[in-house]
Amino acid sequence: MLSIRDLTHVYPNGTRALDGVSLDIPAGMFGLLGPNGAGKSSLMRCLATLQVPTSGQIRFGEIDVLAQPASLRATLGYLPQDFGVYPRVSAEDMLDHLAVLKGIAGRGERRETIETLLRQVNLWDVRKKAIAGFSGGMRQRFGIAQALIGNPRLIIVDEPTAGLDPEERNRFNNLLSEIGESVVVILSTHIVDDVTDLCPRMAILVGGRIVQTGTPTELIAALQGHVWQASIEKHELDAVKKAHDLIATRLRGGRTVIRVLADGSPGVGFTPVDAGLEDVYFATLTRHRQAEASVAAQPKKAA
Ligand SMILES: Nc1ncnc2c1ncn2[C@@H]1O[C@H](COP(=O)(O)OP(=O)(O)OP(=O)(O)O)[C@@H](O)[C@H]1O
Repeated sequence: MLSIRDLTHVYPNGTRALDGVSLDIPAGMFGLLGPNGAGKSSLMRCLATLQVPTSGQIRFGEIDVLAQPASLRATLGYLPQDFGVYPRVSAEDMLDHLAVLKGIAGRGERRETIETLLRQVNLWDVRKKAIAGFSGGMRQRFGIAQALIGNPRLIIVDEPTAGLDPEERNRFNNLLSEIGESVVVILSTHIVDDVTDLCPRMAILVGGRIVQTGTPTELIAALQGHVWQASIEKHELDAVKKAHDLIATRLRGGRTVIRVLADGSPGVGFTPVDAGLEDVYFATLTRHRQAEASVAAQPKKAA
């Protein structure tokens, strides 16, 4: 179990990227959803001990992560949002180098580990090729192979499928789903479908705060009966926005299809629809923005 308590991170320029984040993350896949700038990477970097938070606590089982970062690193697999540099060395040599850094000293053990990993991520046939020449999907599969070296018990993957085509995304997600159930895997993403497909538990992070947490099934069930859909003309959109809690707009065949939140029928032309995780996500973002706007609109008390 990974336990995060009241984690706050303020960058030197004053940006409060994390603002009192508390979460309990059990073994299995955990989805952390949030829009750009929500603080996902900041949280992942704090958990991976690459950044010391301004305040708060992180525990992973017996390990006090902030006091014992080296103990956490020994059991951590991390796939960052962007590797940055892709070396001209082969996948096999690079994994060998990383396995040495992870403390696998025996040559035989390393060779065995690397072969298993390269076969697992389907890169065995291209093991002699330079990573610099790999496609985006191959790079991400290499990324997960390096994260799995040394059988980590905590695996953090930061927006791994952004920019992958649907086939590669599927392949990558299948790989993630094969990671053992006794391991904590945190998948940070802004792609709702990745969480729907993979994660029995999830949280939504917005503006550095956890605004929703639970199982996708529970969160969807709570919205059932409250999501309504209608097809409108584009010019009607402004009026609809003023009159209803709009959570999504999509163009379909030249018409604008909208989804709104309402306890009962919002009016003529609306039909009730099954809620999905995307509705949960957009409804959460909409409510958060409305709450922020109403706080901002309140008159400031005189000092
Ligand atoms: N090194 C830094 N110095 C100052 N501000 C930063 C730094 N890194 C991130 N931020 C800011 O902190 C906030 C959270 O950024 P972060 O990258 O953690 O979000 P994110 O959810 O991962 O977003 P994205 O999906 O765009 O990567 C943003 O406002 C960002 O501009």
